[in-house]
Amino acid sequence: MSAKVKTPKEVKETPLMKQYNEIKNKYPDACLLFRVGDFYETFGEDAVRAAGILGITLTKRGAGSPSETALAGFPHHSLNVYLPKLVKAGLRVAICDQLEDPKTTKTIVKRGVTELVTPGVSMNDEVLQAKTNNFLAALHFGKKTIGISFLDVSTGEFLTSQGNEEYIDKLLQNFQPSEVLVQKGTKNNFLHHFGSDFNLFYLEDWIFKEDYANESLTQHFKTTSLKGFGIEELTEGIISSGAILYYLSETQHNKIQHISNIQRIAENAYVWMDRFTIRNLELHHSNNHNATTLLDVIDKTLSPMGGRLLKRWLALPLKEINAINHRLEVVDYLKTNPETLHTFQYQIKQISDLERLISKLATGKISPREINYLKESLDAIIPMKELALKSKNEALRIIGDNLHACELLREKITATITADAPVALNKGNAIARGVNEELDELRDISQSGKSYLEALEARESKNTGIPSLKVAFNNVFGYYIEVRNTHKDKVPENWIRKQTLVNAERYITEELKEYETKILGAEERIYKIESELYEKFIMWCAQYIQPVQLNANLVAQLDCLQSFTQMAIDHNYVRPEFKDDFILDIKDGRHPVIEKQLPPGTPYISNDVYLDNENQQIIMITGPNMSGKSAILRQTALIVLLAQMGSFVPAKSATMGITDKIFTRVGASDNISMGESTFMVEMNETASILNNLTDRSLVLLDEIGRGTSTYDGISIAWAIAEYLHEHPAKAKTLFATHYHELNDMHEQFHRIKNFNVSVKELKDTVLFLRKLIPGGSAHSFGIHVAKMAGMPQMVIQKAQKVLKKLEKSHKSEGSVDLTTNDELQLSIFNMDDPLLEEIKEEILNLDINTLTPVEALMKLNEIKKMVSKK
Ligand SMILES: Nc1ncnc2c1ncn2[C@@H]1O[C@H](COP(=O)(O)OP(=O)(O)OP(=O)(O)O)[C@@H](O)[C@H]1O
Repeated sequence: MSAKVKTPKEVKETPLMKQYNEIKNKYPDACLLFRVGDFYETFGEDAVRAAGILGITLTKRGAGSPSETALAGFPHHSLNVYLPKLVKAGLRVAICDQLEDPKTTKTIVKRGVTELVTPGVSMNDEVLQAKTNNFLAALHFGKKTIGISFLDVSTGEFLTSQGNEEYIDKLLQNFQPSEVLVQKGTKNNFLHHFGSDFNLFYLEDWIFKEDYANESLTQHFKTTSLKGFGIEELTEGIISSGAILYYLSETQHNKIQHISNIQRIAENAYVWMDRFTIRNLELHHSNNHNATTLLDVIDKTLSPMGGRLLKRWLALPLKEINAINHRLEVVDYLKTNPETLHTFQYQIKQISDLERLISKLATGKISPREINYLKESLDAIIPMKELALKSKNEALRIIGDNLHACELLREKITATITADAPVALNKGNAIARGVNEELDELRDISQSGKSYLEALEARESKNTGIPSLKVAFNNVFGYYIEVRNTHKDKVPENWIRKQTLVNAERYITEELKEYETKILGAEERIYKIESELYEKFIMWCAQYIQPVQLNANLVAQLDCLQSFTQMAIDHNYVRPEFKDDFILDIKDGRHPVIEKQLPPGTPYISNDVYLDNENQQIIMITGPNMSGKSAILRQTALIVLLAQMGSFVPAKSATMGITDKIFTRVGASDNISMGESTFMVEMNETASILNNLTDRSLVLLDEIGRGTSTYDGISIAWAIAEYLHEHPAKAKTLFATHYHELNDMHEQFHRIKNFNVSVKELKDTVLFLRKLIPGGSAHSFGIHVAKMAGMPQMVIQKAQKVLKKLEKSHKSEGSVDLTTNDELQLSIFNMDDPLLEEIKEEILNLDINTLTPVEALMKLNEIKKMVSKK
């Protein structure tokens, strides 16, 4: 063949690809969906990725030519199906639309990116989960503190705070942002402190400047300062908030008037829980995906905003008695007034996601049908408002008073939008009759069209004597009359032939042409008028953004409170009583999650727990594995948490002073292969508790020290318990351990009390009674448990023999009494060994004045290692 092969230089970019490349260059890190006609196309690497994720066909454009490129696309109306898949796969997606009507331009259609959807910035229902906020976070490392902001663009919530690394870590755990914006220069800093589990996006350093942030925020909120929001002192928080606004404009989110407020996360108003505690207690998240969390059990909310608020309440339990009592009083009231409860529940079920609907309205993305949902939801609020106002409960009456009836908005929606409005505006029939005269007339014309055509068909059929004559429409030449070949000769002369088929001919007439212009013109005009009216109406509605947001929040609160009430009714929870003291007194407490998971017929054994700062500050709980020690520890924390959320609790009674911090630590699992590093981690985690104790803290230590050898473990556990006892805060502590040696502590430290989870020892086995009773345990039960777990008989027998032998030899050596330190010291220093010198050296080099208790423990551990190595 003589065809000349083009060299790359000669390959001419088509105008379309030129436009594509220009836009793509502006969004190099996003997958660009490029609208061409009725399709969204992706090219090159984007196409390869998109085809893989979406399972759509990957083809080639210009196959065989030097400009060959991969291509994959999907119909534009499937955007809602495909977009979430791309975003959930972690891609940033730039949606590039046609910015002008292709019919009206002769050259190439203007195109531009209309939205950049990222995991943290999305309004799309398919990307979002109903009961979960979708937060974008931004973080700024200041000189002393770290600033953080969270924004859920789908609900308009904007929050900020600042604090040390531990605090920021806790917030990141609680808010679980889908995307975190970090200053480029502090990338390593972030990874070092907060790990690599987050979806990070790096922004240029210049964006994180105070002046820039202040200006963007005041401009956005149309205020002169940030004083009104109570955040003007939070320099780092403000800087991170500025970065969030910057990112919104970068991602083409410019209609954001629903972000009407920025709130400070008031760190002092809520119970402090660090990340280990949040994780250990499995509040709303579990490492084991199948595990049931506390949230799964207590969530009886009926609306998406209620579900989201419950999560927030769970993450941020209150510390102020009055605020807690307000919630408890409402629950109490609803529990004793079932009719009110049922009405609330019924009404809440009628309410759609008000918060997200109003955000969609603000961003201009609300559909006519959704406007109707908005109205129906607002209608459903009216009976709730009336009922709340009538109630005998003050907190409820305040809610009732604050609920906004939005009367004019509801009226206007009914008058403006048709009752059966379509999902898409271009489907027509969105604007009600009576709004616009011209629109109504045009609709009459267009609607009379069908009968007009039928009449024309009948008339022409009669005039010409052609019985099978048919009027129809196609896209090529509009309306036509079709005549079968058998009647061809009866066609009047003035008809114009347009198309010949095998069996028929198609004609147009003057009358049909005129009619067509009128009809098609009417439809186009109807669409134009409807769009204009709709846009104007949405703009008018925007004045209701704040009242609707307020309603959404109040409905969410009522929803959480009805959820607490339902929980209390279904599972026999009681109202906790708060006192201004330091006592925690739970009678017949239960574990809210475990009690629901036991097989039918197995009762959950309830337990009393009493702690105070005077006589019973630390409870040392011993008992074999699987006896229920952890359950007692956790249920105590969960009862306190539920109570301070304002919920009733699983117990016969619960009286308590406010708890301000909850710490839990669980010893590394028995997996010895995890070795020393696990032990170090455990010690570091424990150290952070010891440095933050208050007299209102609740500390739960579960098998601390078990990641190391027995004697190390006992020493560490002992020293920590001693420290907690001697610390002036006198923090209330539950200490679960299988080291029965720790039972000796109570003799020396009078606020430590021994308890054990009772078991009944039968001939070769133990029966778990699961009752917490006063007194220590005499020995460990590991072997019994192994037996229960199905260990082969031979192994058990051997173990029993070894144990007996060990116990004997231990006795003959004289057991080490841990209450008298002299003997322990003697056993080290009596050794006639060069090791002695080495140890002496170590000790002499210690600077006791700068040593923290935990460092001392570590040192002790090191010395022990030296001895045991020997
Ligand atoms: N009070 C109770 N009533 C009924 N069942 C219980 C109770 N407490 C615990 N259980 C059951 O026993 C199992 C073991 O309890 P838990 O984990 O608290 O034991 P443990 O003593 O902490 O054991 P380990 O030392 O192995 O961690 C629980 O998963 C639960 O099924």
